[in-house]
Amino acid sequence: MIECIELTKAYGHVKAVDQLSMHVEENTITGLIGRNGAGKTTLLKLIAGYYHPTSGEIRVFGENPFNSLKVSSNLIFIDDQMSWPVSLSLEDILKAESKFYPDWDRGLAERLLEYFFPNPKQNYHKLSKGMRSTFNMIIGLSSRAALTILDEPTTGMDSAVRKDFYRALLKDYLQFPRTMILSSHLLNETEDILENIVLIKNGELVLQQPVDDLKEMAVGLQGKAEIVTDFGQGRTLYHRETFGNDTVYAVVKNDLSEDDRHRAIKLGIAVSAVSTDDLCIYLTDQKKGGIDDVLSGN
Ligand SMILES: Nc1ncnc2c1ncn2[C@@H]1O[C@H](COP(=O)(O)OP(=O)(O)OP(=O)(O)O)[C@@H](O)[C@H]1O
Repeated sequence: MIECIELTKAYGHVKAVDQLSMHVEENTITGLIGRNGAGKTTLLKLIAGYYHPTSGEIRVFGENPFNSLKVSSNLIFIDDQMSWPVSLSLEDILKAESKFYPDWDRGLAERLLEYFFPNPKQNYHKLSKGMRSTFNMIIGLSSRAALTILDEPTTGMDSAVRKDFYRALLKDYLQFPRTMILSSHLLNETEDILENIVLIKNGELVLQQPVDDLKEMAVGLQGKAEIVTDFGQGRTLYHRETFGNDTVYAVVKNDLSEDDRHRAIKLGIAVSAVSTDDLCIYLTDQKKGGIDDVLSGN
C-alpha cells in the first residue's frame, strides 16, 4: 500500500525525513511513533501527497502520491489543523464531508455524533481541543477511506474518550478492514490496536516491526554494577542507568538463553520485561543525559 525508499524531505537545512525506507501493508493498522520533531507529520504529509520529496521515492497505491487523483480520492488525513467555515454546525460539516468519500457511512457518522455531541447544531469553532479531536475522529472513521491517516488523533481527549475512540476504531476496522496509520508520541495506549510499528528519530527509521516482536525485543537487568556490566559484555545495550553507588539497570537485546537467565538469577541479577513504551524512549534517546542532570546543574 505504501512504500518509501530512501525518502528525504528537507526544510532548508533541516532534514525532517532523512533517507527513510519503510513500507505499510494493505489492511493493517500501523503506529508511527517518535518524539517531538521526529518527523512524523512530515512523513505523513509526504504519504498523503501534500509535499514533494526532496529526494528518494514514495509509492502509495502504486503511484507517486503528489498530485495523484487516485491517492487523494482514497485517502483521508486527520489532524488538529482541520478547519471549516464558521457558519457550519457539526452536522452540516458531516453532511459536507460525506460528499467527498464514496464509502462514507452516514449511519455511523450520525450515531457517533449523537453519542459524543448531545447538540449536533453546535459550532465547531466553539469546541474544546479534545472535542475537536473527537469530532475529527468521527470524520476519519465515517469516511471509511481505504487509507486513513490519523496524525496524533487523541490530542486533548480525556482518558474516557480516548478509550471510546480506540474501541470504536478497532471495532470499525475489524468490520471494514482498511489501511490505517496513527501517529503518536507514546505506544502504551495504542499498542493493543496496532499491528505494526514504525519508530523514527530525527527523520530516520529506527525500526519497523510487528508490535508483538517489540514486546519481546528487550530485557531489563538490574543488580550490582560490576556483575551486570560483566554479564552484559558482548550484548547489544539499549539503555543503562545507575542508582545510588552500586546498582545498575541495563536494557539489552533479549537474546538470553534459558541458561543465561538461570546464570543471571544465580548472580543476583533481577531480569524483567521492558514495556514497549520505555523501549521506544530508550531507542530514541538523544543521549544528552536525563532531566535529573539539568535540575542538578550537571
Ligand atoms: N514548515 C516547516 N518549515 C521548517 N521546518 C519545519 C517545518 N515543519 C516541520 N519542520 C521541522 O521538521 C522537523 C520535523 O517536524 P515534524 O512536524 O514533521 O515532526 P513531528 O514528529 O510531527 O513533531 P511533533 O510530535 O512535535 O508534532 C522539526 O525539526 C521541525 O522543526
